[in-house]
Amino acid sequence: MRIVIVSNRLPVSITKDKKNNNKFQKSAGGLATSIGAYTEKITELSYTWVGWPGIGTTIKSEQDEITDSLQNIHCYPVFLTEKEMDKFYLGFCNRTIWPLFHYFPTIASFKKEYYNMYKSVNLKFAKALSNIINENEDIIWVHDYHLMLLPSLLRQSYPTLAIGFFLHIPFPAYEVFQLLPSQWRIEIIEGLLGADLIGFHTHEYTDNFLRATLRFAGLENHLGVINNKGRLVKVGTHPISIDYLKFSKTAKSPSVISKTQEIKNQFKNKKILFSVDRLDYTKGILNRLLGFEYFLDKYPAWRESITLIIVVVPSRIGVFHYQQMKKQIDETIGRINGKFSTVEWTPIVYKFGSLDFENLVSFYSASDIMLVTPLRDGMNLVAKEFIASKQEKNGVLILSEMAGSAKELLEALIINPNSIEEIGEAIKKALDMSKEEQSQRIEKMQERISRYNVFRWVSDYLNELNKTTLLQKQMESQFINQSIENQIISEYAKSKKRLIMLDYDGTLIDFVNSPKEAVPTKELIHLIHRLTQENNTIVIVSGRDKDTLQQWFENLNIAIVAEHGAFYKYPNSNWKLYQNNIDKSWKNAIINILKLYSDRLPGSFIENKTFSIVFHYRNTDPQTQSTFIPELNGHLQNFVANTNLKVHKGNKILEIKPANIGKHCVAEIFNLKSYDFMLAIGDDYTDEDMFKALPENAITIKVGEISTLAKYNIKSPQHVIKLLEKLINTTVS
Ligand SMILES: Nc1ncnc2c1ncn2[C@@H]1O[C@H](COP(=O)(O)OP(=O)(O)O[C@H]2O[C@H](CO)[C@@H](O)[C@H](O)[C@H]2O)[C@@H](O)[C@H]1O
Ligand SMILES: O=P(O)(O)OC[C@H](O)CO
Repeated sequence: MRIVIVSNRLPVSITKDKKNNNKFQKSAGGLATSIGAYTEKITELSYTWVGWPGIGTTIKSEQDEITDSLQNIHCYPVFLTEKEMDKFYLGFCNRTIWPLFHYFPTIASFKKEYYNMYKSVNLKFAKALSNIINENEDIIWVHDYHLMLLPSLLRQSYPTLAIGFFLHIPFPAYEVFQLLPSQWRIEIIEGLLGADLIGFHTHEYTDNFLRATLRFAGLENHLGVINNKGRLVKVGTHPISIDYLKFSKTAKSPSVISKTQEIKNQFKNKKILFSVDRLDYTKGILNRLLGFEYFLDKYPAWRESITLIIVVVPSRIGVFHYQQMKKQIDETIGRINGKFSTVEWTPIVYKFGSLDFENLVSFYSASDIMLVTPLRDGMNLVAKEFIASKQEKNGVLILSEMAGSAKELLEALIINPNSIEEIGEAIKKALDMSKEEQSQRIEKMQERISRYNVFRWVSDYLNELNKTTLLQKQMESQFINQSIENQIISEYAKSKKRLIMLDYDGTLIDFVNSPKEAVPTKELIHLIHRLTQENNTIVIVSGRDKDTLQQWFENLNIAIVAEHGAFYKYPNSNWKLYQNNIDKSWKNAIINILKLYSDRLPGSFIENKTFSIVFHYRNTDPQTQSTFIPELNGHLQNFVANTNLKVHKGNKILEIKPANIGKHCVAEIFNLKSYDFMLAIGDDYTDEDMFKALPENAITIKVGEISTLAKYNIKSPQHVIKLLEKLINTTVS
C-alpha cells in the first residue's frame, strides 16, 4: 500500500545556487507544513508526493535530472511552464478561487483564459499521475483548491482507485460560490465528486459544500454521504492540526530555551506581542496594526512597555493585491512607528522574511500575546503552533472568529477582526489576565491539540476514506455481477415462453426535467421491438397515463399497464379497466390542497390523471424542497387518514391514488403459470408491489441502490438496456 499525496506545490522548491546547481528549499505555507510534518514521520505506508517543483524548465535533460534527485526524497515533479503558472497559479487559483473562497468577491477575477488553463493544468496532473499510479495498491490524496478537477479526471480512468480530497481553505457559502460562472461551478463540484472522501476543516465548510452540491448538482446527502450516479462520496469535517510534540519538545530544548531568553532580554521590561504569517490580505495584518495603534492611543500608559514583533513571509508576489498589501503594511508600520516611537522605543519591529523552525518556536515561546487576526482563514496553524510552544503555560492567544481554528481553540480571546476596537481591547484584556487564568486556558487548548494532532488527523482521514471505499464495495455487491448476469442469460436462453415486465421512467430512461420530454428514443423502440420478436410478452408497466403510453408505443406488439395498473391492454388489443367503479370523487379536494402549495413553490406542477393526482417538484429549488415537501406530505397524510387513498413519495413527486390500485395487478392480468421465464425491472416504490406479487421463480430487479423486495439491484437505466441487449444477442447467436 502506498499513499500518493498530490498538491500544487511540492514540500521542497528547487532554486539555483550561484554555480547554477539545483538547490532544495523547504516550501512555505500551511499545506507544506502540515502534510510535511506527517511525511517526515510516516512509517506504516510508503509514500510519493506529486507536485510542482518550483522551477519551470522545459529542457528534457534538466527535467530528468530534477526527477532523479527528487526521487530520493519521495517526490515526483509535475513541470509547469511560466505561462501555465501565470494563468493557472497566479490566475485562476490566486486571482479567482483564493479571493472568492475567502469572501473577497470584489477582487476576484473571472477570466475564461484563467479557467481554461486551470482545466488544462489539472489534466496535466492527471496525466503525470497516470505514469505512477497502481490502481490496486495506491491511495491518492489530492490537496487544496488548485486541483479541484483532478479527482474526477482520475476517476474516469480508475473506477476503483481510492481517492481522497482535502480543501485547506474555506468552502464559501452558497451565495458566494454562486458568483462563479455556472459551467465552472458545476465542473468544480463534479470534479470534487470524483473523490471517495472530500474533507473540510469545519462543519460550516462541509455544510456549505453539501448545500452547493444540492443546489447546483441536485444531489442530496444522507448523513454526509452523496450517491453520485451509483458511486458513494463521503463529505466530512476533518480539522487539520500540527505535530504537537515537535513544537513542545523543541520549546523545551536547551537551544530554544536560550534563544527565548535572548529575545526576552532584547525586549527587557516590555510585553511582547507577536504575529507571523504569509503575506496575504486574508490574514488581517493591517487591522492588526490598526488594533495595536488603537491600543496605544487609548492606553498611553502602556507605551514603551510593549512591543509588537511582526514577521511576514513573502507570498504570491506576482499578484497585484499581494504587492499592494505589502506596500500598505510597510506604510502603516512606518506611520505607527513615526507616531509613537521614542529614542528608546520602537513600537513595531518588522521582519519581512521567513524564520527557521527554532527561531519560530523561540518567538512563540518568548511572546506574551499572540495576535492571529485573519479576516478569513481555513484553519490557521499559527494559532495551534503558539499554544503547543507555550510549555511554561504563560501567554494569551488573541484569535479571530473567522479562522477555522476558533471552532476548536475556544479558550483563546476570540475577536472579530473587522473591529479595530475589539483587537485593541483584547490586547488590554490579555495584559490584565492573571497568570493563573492564562495557564488554565493554555492547558485546556494544549490538551486538545496534543490529543488531536496532525497524525491523528491523517489516520482519522485515511480510516474514513477506507470506510467509504468499503461501503462502496458493499453497495456494489448488491448489484448484478457477471455470474448473476450469466445465470439470467442462461435461464432466458433455455426458456420457451417469457414474460418481461418493464417499468418506464427511471428504468428504461433517465429522469428528465419535464416528464413530457422523456420520449423513448429510436434505439429504445428498436430494442423493445427486437425483444418482441422472440417468444416474449413484453409489458411496459408504468404510472403514466394511457394516452401518452399509447402514443409512444403504438407500433409495437407489446402489452401496456398504465396509471400503475388502473388500465391495461394486451398486445394489439384495446384498453381495459382493471377495476370498475374506482372512486374519483376525492380528486377535487386533493387538487385544491395541491394548488395552494404549488402557488408557493415555483417550478412545481400538478398532473391530473384519471385515477390519481401527482405533484411534481423536480424543477423546484432543492433547498426549499427539503422543508416544503415534508410539510406538504404531512398535510396530505393527515388528509387521507381513514380513507382508502394513499400518498406515495416517488422520485421528485408525491402521488395520491386509491390504495387498491397498484402494479400488483400484473399477477392477475397475466397467466403467470404459463411462462417459464419471468423478469420484472423497476426503480420506483410502485414497482415493489409488482415484485411482491410475482412468484418465487420470477427474476426481480430494482434499478438503483435502495433496499428492495427485488432479488437484485442494477445500477442505472443504461445498465438495464445493456442487460436487455445481452438477452437478445444471446438467443440470436
Ligand atoms: N514568516 C514565517 N516564517 C516561518 N514560517 C512561517 C512564517 N509565516 C508563516 N509560517 C508558517 O507557515 C504556516 C502557515 O500556515 P497557516 O495555517 O497559518 O496558513 P496558510 O494560509 O499558509 O495555510 C493554508 O493551509 C493551512 C493548513 O490546512 C490552513 O490552516 C490555512 O487556513 C490555509 O490558508 C505555519 O506553519 C507557519 O508557522
Ligand atoms: O504559497 P502557496 O501559494 O503555494 O500557498 C501556500 C498555502 O499553504 C496555501 O494553502
